[in-house]
Amino acid sequence: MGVLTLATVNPGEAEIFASLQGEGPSMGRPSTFVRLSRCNLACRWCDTAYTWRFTGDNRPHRDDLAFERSANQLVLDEGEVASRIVALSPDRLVITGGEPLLQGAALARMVAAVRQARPDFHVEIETNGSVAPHAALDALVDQYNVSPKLAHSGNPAELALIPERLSAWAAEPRAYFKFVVATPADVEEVAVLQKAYAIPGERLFVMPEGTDSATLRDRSKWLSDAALSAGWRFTDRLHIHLYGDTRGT
Ligand SMILES: C[S@@+](CC[C@H](N)C(=O)[O-])C[C@H]1O[C@@H](n2cnc3c(N)ncnc32)[C@H](O)[C@@H]1O
Ligand SMILES: Nc1nc2[nH]cc(C(=O)O)c2c(=O)[nH]1
Ligand code: SF4
Ligand SMILES: [Mg+2]
Repeated sequence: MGVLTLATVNPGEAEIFASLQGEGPSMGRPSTFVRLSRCNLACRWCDTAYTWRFTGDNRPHRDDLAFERSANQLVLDEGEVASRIVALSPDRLVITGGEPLLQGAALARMVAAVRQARPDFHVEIETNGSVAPHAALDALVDQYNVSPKLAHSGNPAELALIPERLSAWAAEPRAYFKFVVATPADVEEVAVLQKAYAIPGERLFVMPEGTDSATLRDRSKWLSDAALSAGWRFTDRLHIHLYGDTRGT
């Protein structure tokens, strides 16, 4: 066994919690969440920038000293993470971050330990879609919620939209796309990507950008219409309405 690097709710307290899945195809399902630390991208509007912005600037920080000193992350044994997950009651696991696929091999061992204790566990991964899943992890995953980042995220397309990865996710029946949309111009970008990669409408969600109910409601008005006319699915962000933009919910 090795270690995983997790985000924290409070200093010293790993971000492992039970909540309703707030987004995407499993919205409303009771789930246990584990939030890992670090990301390879740097979205302008990231709602969990504390998982990767360790020195106050807006670039993913690869400075190991800054990372180790951050009160926002905690290194835990994989078996310990698995024990804390199985101690909570939901029979579904959502692995998020940060970008969880950066810790693929360790995650595979952690998920295997969860399955050993609770063979019925459903496992979904929230990913930005730019990192290939580790093969041992991929064998244990039921669902990927893939959120490729559009131009408004501020990430260079060559880092965020990797053609080989997008083709692979489009061909993967376990993968649901979940595009974050802030303006009608973003809708056009989604349409271009759908066409380029032949993403089935059944596996394509659009979700409003926002970390408060008023913003989500405003954007939902035109975004739900756009989804209806394009044949896409729409997802709200249930957790924001229920709990606000709060860590560990
Ligand atoms: C924090 S990310 C972690 C997983 C992975 N890094 C990713 O981006 O998919 C979890 C989800 O929240 C979404 N998200 C982050 N900030 C958001 C915001 N301000 N408004 C709407 N969705 C947001 C991401 O697009 C992703 O679908
Ligand atoms: N309740 C709840 N649902 C979520 N779905 C995806 C989340 C994430 O941050 O990846 C998330 C989250 O942070 N909370
Ligand atoms: S890819 Fe995900 S975790 Fe990384 S900056 Fe973007 S929204 Fe945040
Ligand atoms: Mg979230």
